[in-house]
Amino acid sequence: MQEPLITSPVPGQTLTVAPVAGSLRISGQPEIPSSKYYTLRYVLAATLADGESVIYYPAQSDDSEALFRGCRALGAQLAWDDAERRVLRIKGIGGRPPVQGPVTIEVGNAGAVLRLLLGLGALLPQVTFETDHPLSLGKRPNRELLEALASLGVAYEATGPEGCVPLTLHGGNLRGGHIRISGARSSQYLSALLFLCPLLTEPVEIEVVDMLKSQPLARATLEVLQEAGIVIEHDAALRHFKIQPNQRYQPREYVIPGDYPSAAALLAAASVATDPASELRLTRLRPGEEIGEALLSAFRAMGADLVRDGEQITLRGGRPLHGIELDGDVVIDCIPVLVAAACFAEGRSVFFNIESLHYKESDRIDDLCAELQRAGCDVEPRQDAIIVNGRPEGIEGGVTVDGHNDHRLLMALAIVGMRSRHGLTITGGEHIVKSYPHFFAVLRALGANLY
Ligand SMILES: O=C(O)C1=C[C@@H](OP(=O)(O)O)[C@@H](O)[C@H](O)C1
Ligand SMILES: C=C(OP(=O)(O)O)C(=O)O
Repeated sequence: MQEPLITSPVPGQTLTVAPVAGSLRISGQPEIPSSKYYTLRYVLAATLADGESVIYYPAQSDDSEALFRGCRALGAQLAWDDAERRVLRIKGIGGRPPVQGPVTIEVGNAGAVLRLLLGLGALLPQVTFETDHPLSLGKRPNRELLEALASLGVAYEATGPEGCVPLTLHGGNLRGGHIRISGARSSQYLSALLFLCPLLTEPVEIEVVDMLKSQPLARATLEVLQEAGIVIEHDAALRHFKIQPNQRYQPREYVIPGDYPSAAALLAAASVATDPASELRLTRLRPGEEIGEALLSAFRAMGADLVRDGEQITLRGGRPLHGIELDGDVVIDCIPVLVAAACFAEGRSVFFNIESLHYKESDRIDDLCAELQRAGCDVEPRQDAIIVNGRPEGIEGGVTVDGHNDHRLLMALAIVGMRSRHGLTITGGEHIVKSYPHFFAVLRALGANLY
């Protein structure tokens, strides 16, 4: 009768990661969550389709709930086939929301859900986006996307100069034309336009005016749009896009694969275990996903003993790790847990090209480094990088650290706490529900001393 360890979003929850007697063994074969990235994209494609789509194994998290609320607000009908919520049927809106009056969507703390729905919300006469996470999502910028939508004819009122939530769009009758969009802070702005523009009645050209961040996620958007029958012409560098009007999303059956950023947290935990009998086995991790392959390469470069056999990945812990230099943009959501692993590697690690981490649920450069330093790690924040001087002997701990409203900081801090001599108390644990509500319970079942 163990489970809980925080599966509800009640504010102010604290947990403790305590040292274990003897060596730390992290072993087991946990089920991992379904992909957040593909749940979002397939559920949106199904929402826009003409007819019924079936989604197998959608992610179950706070972000998914925000997504489902948004799709219902657009007019889609969502129904579960089973009590375990493994099969979701979606009756789509055929590209045209059957909505006349104003609607409000509560987007929780889900940035990608907000941005992609901002694009599609432009099809509605009036939509307001609200968040019950004013200190996290409420501080994240949407300005570039709102300006791009304005060039299609959308009017908006937003909070502050950066276009924060709460915000309201007045859309409906959109024109086409040439859109310029920045990709420097987020790829989600571009993804939002790519979902929206095929539904317009005039052709659109999109120009990305600077260096697009998180390119694998823009490519995931293009891949899903293609599966849904949408045609988008673009160059290999993802700077120019041509989109023909009046396209139709096709209904489909979609199977959601496992989630690499969640897997990254478990792999990082097993890689810093000190007992050589540690063995973590994860399944449902599709080969060929750009982010997944880059993540495995990063662990291998650190010296982790990691083997892939089809969709199964086995990592044997209790091996020494060494520092790496990594262009972190490709695995942007995995950086906090890779930094946590690097804290126990021999030598120096440099995670560079990660400036966009300033604009996530927390400031994942400054906030993460501040908490890791408090815990006794040797980390240095830079504007676009994190530098880690590893301490294979372990760290001191014995303090309270805060998760800064950020699920990925919580995962990183829990991993670091496992290798501290005096444990760590972590506040704000409820934010884990954003992507991986069972993370702490799984980590405990694998061998960590959490309570
Ligand atoms: O498109 C997506 O699904 C996402 C894009 C990324 O954001 P940025 O493009 O802002 O880096 C990523 O961090 C986020 O978790 C999900
Ligand atoms: C940055 C993240 O999410 P989002 O941008 O969707 O809020 C994340 O899941 O790490």
